[in-house]
Amino acid sequence: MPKVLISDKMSPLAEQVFKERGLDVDYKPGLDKDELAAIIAKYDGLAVRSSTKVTPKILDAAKNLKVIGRAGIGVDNIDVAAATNSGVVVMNTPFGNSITTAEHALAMLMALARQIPQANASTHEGKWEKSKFMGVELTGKTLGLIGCGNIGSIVAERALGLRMKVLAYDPYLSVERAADLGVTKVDLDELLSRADFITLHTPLTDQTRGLIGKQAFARMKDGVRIVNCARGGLVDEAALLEALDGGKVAGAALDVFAEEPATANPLFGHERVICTPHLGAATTEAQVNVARQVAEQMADFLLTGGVMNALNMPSLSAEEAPRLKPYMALADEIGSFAGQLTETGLKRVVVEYEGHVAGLNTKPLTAAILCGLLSPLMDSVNMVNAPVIAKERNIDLTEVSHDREGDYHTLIRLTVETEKRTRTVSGTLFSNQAPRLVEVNGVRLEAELAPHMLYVVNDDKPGFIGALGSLLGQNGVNIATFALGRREEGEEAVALVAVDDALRDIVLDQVAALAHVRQVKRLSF
Ligand SMILES: NC(=O)C1=CN([C@@H]2O[C@H](COP(=O)(O)OP(=O)(O)OC[C@H]3O[C@@H](n4cnc5c(N)ncnc54)[C@H](O)[C@@H]3O)[C@@H](O)[C@H]2O)C=CC1
Ligand SMILES: O=C(O)C(=O)COP(=O)(O)O
Repeated sequence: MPKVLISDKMSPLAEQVFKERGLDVDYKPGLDKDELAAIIAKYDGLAVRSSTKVTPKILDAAKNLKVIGRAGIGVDNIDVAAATNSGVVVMNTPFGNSITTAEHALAMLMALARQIPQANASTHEGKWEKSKFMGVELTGKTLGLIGCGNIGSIVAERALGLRMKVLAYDPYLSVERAADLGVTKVDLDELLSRADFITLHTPLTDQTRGLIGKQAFARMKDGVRIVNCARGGLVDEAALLEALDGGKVAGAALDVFAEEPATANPLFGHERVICTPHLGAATTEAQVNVARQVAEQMADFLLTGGVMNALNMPSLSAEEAPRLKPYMALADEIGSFAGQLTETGLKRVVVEYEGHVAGLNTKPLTAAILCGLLSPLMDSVNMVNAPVIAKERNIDLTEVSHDREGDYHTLIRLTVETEKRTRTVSGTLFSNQAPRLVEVNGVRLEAELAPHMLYVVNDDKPGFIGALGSLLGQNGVNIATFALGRREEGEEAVALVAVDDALRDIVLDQVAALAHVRQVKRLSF
C-alpha cells in the first residue's frame, strides 16, 4: 500500500481520509529539514501546509515520492520546478480556504480602520484612551485590490457590500469579469494613486516579489492603509517601515512576512502595524476543507492515477482514470516504439487522435506518449517531467484531434521527425481494451507488443520470411507472434516478431546479414 507522510499541522481529517482509503499514513508535524530528509525516502506521498520547505535536497532524498499535496493555496514553499524535474506531481486545494482568507483580510481592514488591536491593548491596561483611537469610515472609501483571483474576488464582493468603491489591478482579469464583480479594472499606477486602502491577493512569483516597494509607496495617497494577507515577499518591509515613519502610510495590517516563522521583524513593535501569525487560513471550516480535499486528491492519485488540481500535470478525474487506462497503455507503447527506433535528435512530434479517443481527455495521453518516446533516450522520465523535458529540448509538439473515424473507430497516430528522418506509428484498441499497433511508417500491419520483440525492415522479396523463420529456429528462438506488412509488392516491408526470450546480439547480427534486410532492432515493452 502507498505510504504518506503529513509533515505539517493538519486537521485529523486528513489522516482519517488516508486511512479510510487504505493508505499507510504517518503524522509527524514539526520535523526539521534534516529529519525530513532522513525519512522521506519511505514515502509515496507528502502532505504539507506552509511550514515544510520542499527543497531540491528533500526531493533528491525522496526516492519513492510521487505526489506532494498542499493543504492550502500558495506553493511558494515547494520547489515546483525541481519537483517536476524529479517527476513528482504537486497539487494544491485552490478553493478550500479562500473564503476564510478573504474574511481575514476584511477583518484586518476593519481592525486597521478602527485600530482595534491597539485600543484593545490600551483598554486592558486600564488607560481608557477614548480620544487617541480616532478611526476612519470604510463607506465611500476606495479599496485597491492587487490580484483579483479567487480570494481577491471574494474580498471585492464583501467590500462592495460595505459600500466601498473597488478598483482592481490584475493583468489577467478580463473586463467582463470585472464588470460582473462590479469592480473597476485599472492599471497599477492608477490603483496606487487613487486607493485609500490597498489589499494584496497575488501569488508570490518572480514578477510579484517586492511589487510594493519604495517607488510604489511614492505613488500612493498620503494616509493610505495597506493589508497583506497574501505573501510577505510582495511588500518590501524596509520600504514599508520608511513609508510609515514618513507619514505616507497611516497603517498596515500584515498576516504574512518575508521570513516565516517571523519571530523578529523590523515592523514588530510599530504602533501603527497590526500583525497576525499567518492566520489567513486558520478557521475550523477552512482547515477541514483543505485537509479532506488534499487527502482525497492524493489518495485518488496514488490509488487510481486520477489527477486533480495539479500544478505540473494535466487533470484526470478518478472517474476518467480507469476509462483512459487502456489508452494510456497504448500511448506509452506507441511512444516507446518510436523512441526505441530513434537514433538522432528529436525535432518535431505530432500526435493525432482520431475517432473515439478524440472525445476523451487527451492531455494525459500526450504526456504518456512523450514519456514513452523519451524513456529509451534518457533516464528518469515520467509523465510529469516528459512535457517539460520535451520543451527544454526544443522539441516542437503539435496535437491534432479528428472526431470523425478513419479505418478504425479509434486511433492514435504519432509522427516523429528526427534530424535524419520522419517516422510514423499508429495504434488502436481492440474491444476498447487491447492495444494493437496497426501502422509503422505507412506500412499496415497488426501487432501486439510484447516484452521481447524483433523489428526488421526489409525489401519485400520471395523467401525472406522463410529465411528469417529458419534463422530464428536454428538459434533456438521461439516465435510467439509474427506480424507482417508491406507498402507495395516488392517495396519496403516490416516484420514485428514477438519471441519468448531476450534476443542475443549474435542473433541480431545474423538477421542483419540476411539478404534484403535494411534495418534490425531489438525492442522491449
Ligand atoms: N494568509 C494566508 O493564510 C493565505 C494566503 N494565501 C495567498 O493568497 C494568494 C492569492 O490566492 P488566490 O486568490 O486563491 O489565488 P488566485 O490564483 O485565484 O488569484 C491570484 C490572482 O493574482 C493575479 N496576479 C498574478 N500575477 C499578478 C501581478 N503581477 N499583478 C497583479 N495580479 C497578479 C492572478 O491573475 C490571479 O487572478 C495565494 O497565492 C496565497 O499566496 C492564500 C490562502 C491563505
Ligand atoms: O493556503 C495558503 O496559501 C496559505 O498561506 C495558508 O497557509 P497555512 O496552511 O495556514 O500555513
